[in-house]
Amino acid sequence: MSILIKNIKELLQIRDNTILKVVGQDMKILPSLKNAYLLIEDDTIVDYGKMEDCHNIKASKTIDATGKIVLPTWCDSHTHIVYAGNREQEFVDRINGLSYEEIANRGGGILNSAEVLQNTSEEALYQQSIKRIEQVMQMGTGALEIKSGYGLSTEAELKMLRIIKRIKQNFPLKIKATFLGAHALPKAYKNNKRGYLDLIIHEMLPQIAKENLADYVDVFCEKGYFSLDDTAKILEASKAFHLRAKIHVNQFNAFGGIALAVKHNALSVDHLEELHQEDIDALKGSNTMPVALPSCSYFLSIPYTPGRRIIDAGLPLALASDYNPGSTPSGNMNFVVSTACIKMKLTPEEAINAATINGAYAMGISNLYGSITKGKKANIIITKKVPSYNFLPYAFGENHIDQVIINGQCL
Ligand SMILES: N=CN[C@@H](CCC(=O)O)C(=O)O
Ligand SMILES: [Zn+2]
Repeated sequence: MSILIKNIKELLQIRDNTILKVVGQDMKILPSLKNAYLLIEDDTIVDYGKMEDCHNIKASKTIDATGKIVLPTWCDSHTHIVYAGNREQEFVDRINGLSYEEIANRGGGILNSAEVLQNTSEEALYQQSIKRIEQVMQMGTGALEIKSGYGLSTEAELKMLRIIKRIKQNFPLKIKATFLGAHALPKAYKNNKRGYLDLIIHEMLPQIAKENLADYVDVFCEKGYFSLDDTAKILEASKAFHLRAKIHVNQFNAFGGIALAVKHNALSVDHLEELHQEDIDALKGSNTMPVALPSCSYFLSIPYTPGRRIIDAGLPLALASDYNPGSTPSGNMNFVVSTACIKMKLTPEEAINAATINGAYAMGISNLYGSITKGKKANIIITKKVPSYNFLPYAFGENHIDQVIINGQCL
């Protein structure tokens, strides 16, 4: 099966296959081709170029993209999309004056979601989760990282990870699974942190590795959750199972978690709403991708990650949704890109780079995803007719997507 997309007003993010991430000043550049065509063969991008060079190309299906922009699908490198129920009551509690921290201290928050998930059958959890998967694909997400972390017992963490595996098998989008057993201290271990760390290290990790259920490991490194020392223990133990780290860090407090993550060669450090100069310095020269989650800042009314400072310091930046029931009940990457422009002062070029190629890097898949490159997977967004690509983040909250192609399949 081949698809020819022709008369493309502008084809964005064309790269050769040696570029795995875009860094600092280069993020301002979004290579593109006006009046272009794109050719897909099965699940792969095989050719693209100027319309004037599009001679005698035969395809089983032709799409006319006159007036439309074509770009790679979003690469959302940080989600908790597998969850049960919702936390709309906590949303109302916050409107009425309680803080996210106060709600968590009362046993709400992550522990609330864990209790609901433990009492939800595997099938019901799968059904709830795939509704969200279908939604985000329609909104242009073609690659997604999904974390466990609402189980907090061996059985329930495994349940979440098996569901992620089932999603991997049944949907065309690319999925990476991250084990986040250290998301919160479960009630049963309230006064026994050491016991829970032992459970993670000696029971959960070996079982997950045995069943090959995770690609990465995560820890919520934060005051009141897991300390630097706890985080180091888990990262150390994960090495034996070849699980690279993607860490929740600097969401509410900055206390050295980024330097620790970099020391352990983490693939990404995520959140960074609180950021000190030492954190920026620690990231310089590393292979660790800083990831901003602007929808979380929007929903919780906490500071936005200083993306401008990060990029201006010569670092790369990725954008992700953080889709979860507590701090970000939305997986809309179009909103993420808009919000990064509006609130973090990223240019549209920077935001699109951050949500495509750099998002792919933060999942370890930028060799095959995140740009229009011959040989990469055919994950494509075709927009409606728009004046230019600036219009996409500018006219926020509007659906600009006409069609999505994932792994060569038209949705
Ligand atoms: N901060 C930790 N984890 C999630 C929120 C978890 C929750 O509130 O359920 C986050 O990334 O924002
Ligand atoms: Zn998160």
